Amino acid sequence: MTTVEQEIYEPLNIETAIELSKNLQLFDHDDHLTSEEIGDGNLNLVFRVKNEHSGKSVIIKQALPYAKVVGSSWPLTLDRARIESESLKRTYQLVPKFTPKVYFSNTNLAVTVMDDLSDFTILRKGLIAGNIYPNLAKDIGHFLAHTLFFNSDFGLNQQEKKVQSSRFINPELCKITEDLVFTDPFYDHGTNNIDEDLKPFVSTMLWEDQSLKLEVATLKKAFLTKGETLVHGDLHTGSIFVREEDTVVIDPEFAFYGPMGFDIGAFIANIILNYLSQQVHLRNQFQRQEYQQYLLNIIDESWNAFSEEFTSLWNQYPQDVFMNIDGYLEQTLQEIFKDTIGFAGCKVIRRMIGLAGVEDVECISNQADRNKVKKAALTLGKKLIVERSQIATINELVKVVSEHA
Ligand SMILES: Nc1ncnc2c1ncn2[C@@H]1O[C@H](COP(=O)(O)OP(=O)(O)O)[C@@H](O)[C@H]1O
Ligand SMILES: CSC[C@H]1O[C@H](OP(=O)(O)O)[C@H](O)[C@@H]1O
Repeated sequence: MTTVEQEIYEPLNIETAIELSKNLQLFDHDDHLTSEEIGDGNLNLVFRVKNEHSGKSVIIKQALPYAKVVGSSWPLTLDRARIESESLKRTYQLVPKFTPKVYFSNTNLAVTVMDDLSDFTILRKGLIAGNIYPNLAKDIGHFLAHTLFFNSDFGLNQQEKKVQSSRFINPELCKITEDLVFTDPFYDHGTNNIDEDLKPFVSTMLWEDQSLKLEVATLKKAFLTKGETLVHGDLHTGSIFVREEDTVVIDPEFAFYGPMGFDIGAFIANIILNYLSQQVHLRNQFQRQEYQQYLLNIIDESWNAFSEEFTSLWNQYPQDVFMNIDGYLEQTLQEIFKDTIGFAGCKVIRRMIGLAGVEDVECISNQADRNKVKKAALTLGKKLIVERSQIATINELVKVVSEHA
């Protein structure tokens, strides 16, 4: 049995999740509570504990000592729960509107208790359904500008940044990304998940292209070495909750001090994948064009919101004497932009042929249709990686994406 007092790790079940929330005094002892496990991600358990009478509810997320999607043959550190709760708390300090509040966390139990966002929708599902979220691009741009700026040497005391970065050393989760995003898809590796019909295409397009591999090596080096800021580390559309007017970012267990462009690239990559999948989901040409234009606008507006807000924070809260030197901001944004495009390319490719695909594409039941989308995505992903230096503006990026549907 998992108790707060003993602090001995054991995976929760629906009964012990209730018990834990009562022990934490989140509910009264005589409240009648229900509990269900609602986790649909690759790694963790997620319980919703609810008082059906009052409607009050909380989410208890618990790390398992292995990757849930594979099973106990893939052991995985419980420390990811500490990283996740510390990242959520830091992010709540910076952008409370866009972050669930953490009520309790415990390293030994590997649990984080937080706001229940059940009245929100996971963005990936909302986009597959063709919904419109008018504030999404602006909100994500704001979220990224504030989190990336205030955790970096540009916006945080530079000695404090070194101290903070030591709390987010996350080797096992980084290794997953190093392998699944930056290595395995570019080789005929056992973790890949490729339809037999696609293999010849993938082999020619990726595995035999040495110049592509040189560019991926450069991007992997950036991921390994550029400890610029505290990144979320896995900002795909399954890590974003949305309502008509609201946006909340969850699941930062991959957080670490990494490159500025990594989160923006992840977000854009997942918008691109939904964009390409709409070729099949929306058969009506008029509706498809309209929705795809909305998705292109998200790419454009989120980058613009990010760069405008980042510029404003740069001018208001500089931590480095060089930040008023002409050209330094522009050079910094240009470097972030180039990394963003390259990371987006890698993220697009990994979701098409690597372990852990995306529902937007995997839910296409017709194999030929699905593979057509995957080929378009692989072609575009490769282009983003190898041509990232030539794509100078967000308008140019949007144009390149629009040419691949
Ligand atoms: N705060 C929350 N409120 C409501 N549902 C949540 C919350 N956090 C997670 N969930 C549900 O659990 C699922 C998995 O959560 P996630 O944090 O992505 O887990 P994993 O780390 O395993 O990917 C989400 O897709 C969502 O359905
Ligand atoms: C074996 S982990 C695969 C994959 O899962 C993670 O995503 P999530 O926890 O949101 O489901 C992450 O993207 C990893 O690369």
